[in-house]
Amino acid sequence: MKRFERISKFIPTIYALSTPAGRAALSVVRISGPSASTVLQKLTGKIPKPRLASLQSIKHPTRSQIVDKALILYFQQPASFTGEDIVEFHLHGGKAIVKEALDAIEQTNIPNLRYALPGEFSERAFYNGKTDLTQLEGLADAIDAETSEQLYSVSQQAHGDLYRLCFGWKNKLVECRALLEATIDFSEEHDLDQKEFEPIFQEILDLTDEMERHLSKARPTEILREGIRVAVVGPPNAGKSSLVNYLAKRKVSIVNEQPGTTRDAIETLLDIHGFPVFLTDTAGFRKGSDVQEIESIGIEIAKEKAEKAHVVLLILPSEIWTGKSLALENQIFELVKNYKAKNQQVHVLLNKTDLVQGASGAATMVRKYLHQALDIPISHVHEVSIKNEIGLEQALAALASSFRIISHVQTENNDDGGYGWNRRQREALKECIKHLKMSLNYASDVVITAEELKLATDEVGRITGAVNVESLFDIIFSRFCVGK
Ligand SMILES: Nc1nc2c(c(=O)[nH]1)N(C=O)[C@@H](CNc1ccc(C(=O)N[C@@H](CCC(=O)O)C(=O)O)cc1)CN2
Repeated sequence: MKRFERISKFIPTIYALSTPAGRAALSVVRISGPSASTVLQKLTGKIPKPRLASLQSIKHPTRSQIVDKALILYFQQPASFTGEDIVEFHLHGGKAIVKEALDAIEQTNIPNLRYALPGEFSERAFYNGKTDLTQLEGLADAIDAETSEQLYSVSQQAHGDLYRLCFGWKNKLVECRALLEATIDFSEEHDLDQKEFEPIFQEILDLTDEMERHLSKARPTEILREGIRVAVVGPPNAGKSSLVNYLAKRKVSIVNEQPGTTRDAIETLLDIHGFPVFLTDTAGFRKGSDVQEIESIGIEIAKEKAEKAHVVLLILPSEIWTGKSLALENQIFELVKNYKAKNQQVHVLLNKTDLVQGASGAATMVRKYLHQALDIPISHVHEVSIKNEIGLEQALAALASSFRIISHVQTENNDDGGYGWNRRQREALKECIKHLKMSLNYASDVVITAEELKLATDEVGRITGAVNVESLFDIIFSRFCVGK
């Protein structure tokens, strides 16, 4: 149906509530399409100057009552979000107001006017060349973002930097191919030698280098989209639950909580220094014949969660880290060793400093031990009293530094000009580079070079949606709400 509409130029005018339903300060109803201004004329009696806000009464066409006195915006095509005529009603956000405004639009009885499908405004923006696939993906991720780092990681996509980069590459590739084919034709007629092709090969080589540079500094966006997994581990009564409670109640906002059964791991999604963090509070690691079966199930879950975590946060109570018997907790250190092998970041909280005389001396010893035996950086070992809320802010700041490394977040210190790329985009870029290398591999046969250049161009087209976009549409637009 939608396809048919596009092809036949039978373009319906669509409308939708673009803000969440329910009581609010404001609600925005958007209309896009060839009849948008006719709807406006029927409901307010006038068409204001484009892009200039004006306060007008919206009259219901059959009841002849005023639905709302609202701010009206009119965008004349093509200078609008969709590239079509757009009318926006910035209404008071009442349930009945919105319902009646939508009803008023419907009751104008203008032909080819219907409620919009999810993502349909964005789809029109795409087909009218107002946006590309990377900007749509970036926008979808930006709208889904719940923390600041999630948001900024997709900025370059949402704001068109990635699109402009790819657009430039596409133009260069097309130029190379045109030049190559012209040179092939010319050389056949004039019997020229290979030398004529050298500048073109050089251009392809330079472009390949540039793409490889971008790929190597690409910041994968899916780590932040999915969240950083932190497993809180340690022996029973080390203070694991207290830490989770502290985080949840004071310094970080809980976005979501999924409690399991008593002995299951509890996962909490937190915002720590702008990073979305899945904190898993695991049952205490304890092994031995006296362990109840139910508890050992908890231990299994704990291990599993810890193995999948990006960061392991080991909490040790003072009994352990001040004692002479560090070896006592052998199995915990064994576990940490395993993690280290898997390239996990480990942070250690030396808890219950409030119970320890001369804590910093003991802590220094432990730091040394952890550093020498397990290669845990000195800066990853923190003295804290969770109960008295001491040292936790510094520990969180240190954790955030690890999050920054794990998620390749851009900071003032490491701004290498790298962009946020999602997996789909990176895969296409890799394929493109592969074809460019092939094109140079077959340098002896310039016809194959031209073919590989074409395939490389298609891959760049896949990134921006110029090629093979249909197969991705359902995935992309289903992520948008109605009205977007
Ligand atoms: N009220 C309102 N706020 C909104 C939107 C909207 O549609 N309506 N947006 C919707 O997502 C976002 C803004 N995005 C927009 C993108 C392009 C154009 C636009 O008019 N583009 C024209 C002119 C560009 C210009 O003047 O610089 C164009 O591309 O030709 C408008 C909004 C967020 N805020």
